[in-house]
This record gives sequence, C-alpha cells and structure tokens, in this order.
Amino acid sequence: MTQARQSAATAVVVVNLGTPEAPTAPAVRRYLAEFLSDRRVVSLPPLLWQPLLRGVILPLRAPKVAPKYASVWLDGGSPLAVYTRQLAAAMQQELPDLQVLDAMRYGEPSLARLLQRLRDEGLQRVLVLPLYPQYSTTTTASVGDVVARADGLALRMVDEYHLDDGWVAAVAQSVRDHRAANGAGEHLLFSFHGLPQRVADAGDPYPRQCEASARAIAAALGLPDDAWTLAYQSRFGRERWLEPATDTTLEALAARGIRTVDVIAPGFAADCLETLEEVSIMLAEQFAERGGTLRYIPCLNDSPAHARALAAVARRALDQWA
Ligand SMILES: C=CC1=C(C)c2cc3[nH]c(cc4nc(cc5[nH]c(cc1n2)c(C)c5CCC(=O)O)C(CCC(=O)O)=C4C)c(C)c3C=C
Ligand SMILES: [Fe+2]
Ligand SMILES: [Fe+2]
Repeated sequence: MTQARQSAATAVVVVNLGTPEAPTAPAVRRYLAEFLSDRRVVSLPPLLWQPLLRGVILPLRAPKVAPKYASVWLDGGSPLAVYTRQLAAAMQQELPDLQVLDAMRYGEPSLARLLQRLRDEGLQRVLVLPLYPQYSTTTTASVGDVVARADGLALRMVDEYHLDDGWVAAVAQSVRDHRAANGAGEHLLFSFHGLPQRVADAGDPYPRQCEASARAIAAALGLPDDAWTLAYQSRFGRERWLEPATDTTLEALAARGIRTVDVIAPGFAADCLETLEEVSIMLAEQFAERGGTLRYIPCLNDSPAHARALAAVARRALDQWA
C-alpha cells in the first residue's frame, strides 16, 4: 500500500466520549441525559431507568457536577474537547495525505453527523479510532454502534491499542520525563476508569486489558512488582465496581508509610474531569490530608509522541485494509 493511494479520500476520525458544552447545570444535564441513556452504558430496562434518571439522578447530579467542570474548564472549552481537538491536529501533521478529524460519541462534534457528512462528500474510506486504549462494551462498542448504523461509507474501526508498542513506549516515556523533572515518587499508581463488576463478569475484556497495559508500561520502565499498583476510579452508582478502588488504594499506600505517589491514568487519552478534578485535585487533597504528596502525570494529550503513536496505529489499520 503506497501513501498516494491513502489519499485525502481517506479520513481518520478520532472519537472520544463527549463532554458538556458549558460548565453549567443545564449543559451538564443535557450531556449526562444522552450519555446515561445509552444502554451500552446503563443496561437497565428503559421503563425503569428513564424515570429514575430524569426524576432523580439528573436533577441531583447536574448541579453537583457542574462546579467540578468549572474548576478545570479551559479557555477553549472542556479539557476533554480541547485536548481531543489538539490531538487530532497533531495527528494531521503526522498524516498529511489523510484527513484527520475529531468527533464525540455523545454531544458535539457528533460522530453520527460527521459520518453522514463524509458520506455526502464522497469519501472513499473512513477509519474510526476510538480514543480508548482498552476495549470495553461500555465505550468502544458504543462507538461501534454508531459506525454500524452509518451506511453508504466504507468504514472500519480500531478496537483497541492497549499493547501497541508505540503507545506503551509513549506512556512509559511520559513517566520517565515526569520523574526526571520532579524526582521519582516512591510508588507508581495506575488509575483506570472503573466499570461495574457485573459488566466484567459478563465477559467485558476491559479489566484484563487494563492489567496488561499496566504490566507492559511497568516492564518498559523496569519497575519491580512492589513499585506499582493498578486501581480503578470514578465509581458511579451503588453496585459493586471493579476493585481495588483508587481512593482506598491511596489510603492503603499512606498507611504503609509511602509519602510520594506518582499517579498516571493510561486509560484516558486526554485529560478530562475524571483525571483533572477527581485525581489531580480531589484525590491529591485526600492524600495530602494523610501526609502524602500525590503527583499527577498528565495524559498524553496532544504530545508529539502520542500523535506519532496513534498515527502509526491508524496507518497500520489502513495498510491492513488495503
Ligand atoms: C454506568 C456509568 C458509567 C460507566 C460504565 C462508565 C465507563 C467508562 N467511562 C469512561 C471514560 C470517561 N467517563 C467520563 C465521565 C463520566 N463517566 C460516567 C459514568 C460511567 N462511565 C459519568 C456519569 C461521567 C460524567 C461525570 C460525572 O457525572 O461523574 C469521562 C470524562 C468526561 C468529561 O467530560 O470530562 C471519561 C473520559 C471509560 C473509559 C469507561 C469504561 C471503561
Ligand atoms: Fe465514565
Ligand atoms: Fe467522576
């Protein structure tokens, strides 16, 4: 496959979750209403879930979460949107013969509408790259639903890249850079977004892939087993989620007398509410109350190493398609 044949008639669409348009309760409510109505995310019967969602959860959660968004909001908008846009632009530099575009599964810029537009423009091939290194039915498969509904386009999707050599190397290098600048913390905590245990029990490969990613990154760094831990953050609702939880893991590390912990969140391609507010503000405050220092290592965002790694993932998928 030559680069000439992968012409601008081919597009690469990087897709992230979606995020509110503004850090206000009405905007957060609109966002959560769409996101939490996806049966890939919450699988309860709609006749049960929709009244609960609209009558209880959205009215309580939107005003509670809006100020959290406000605390991390950037000039260009929500961090997730800003970094995803910038990452697509950085990947465009790496893939000058292709069109690189960014979209969101929920809200704007809408993936479903972007695919319609690309069909109307007569694009030959569209590669969809969900910005989830680890596959989950709750995230990746939901992007797959939109891809499956789009017709009149030759479409393919990258399912996961959790052990991609370039990606693992980029994450490992970001840890080395952070430690070179700040001194090595005593412990490295890998914090991944959680999932209901029920979803994992039903066969979702996500936790296995998180473990494999963490192990590969730790190996690339030459870390012994007792120098790192994997945990899951961002629990939502009352049922049991994947364990161990990030907050209790930090408590346990503090109890062991560990004073400086570096935290990295390699399940997130771009910094967002869950990394900036939950980890780098709230969990850092809680750890400080126990006498420790939590040093948050940012996501790869629009770094050149990230753009190069994901461009290579896309290029390989297109070559295999040819
Ligand atoms: C049942 C609820 C949820 C599941 C399952 C879930 C899985 C999941 N989520 C991400 C990535 C992100 N989630 C983000 C925010 C977020 N997630 C949930 C709930 C579930 N996530 C909620 C309700 C929210 C919104 C914030 C809140 O109200 O607490 C984000 C950040 C979005 C942003 O705007 O910054 C990301 C990214 C993954 C990878 C995942 C499963 C593996
Ligand atoms: Fe989530
Ligand atoms: Fe959260």
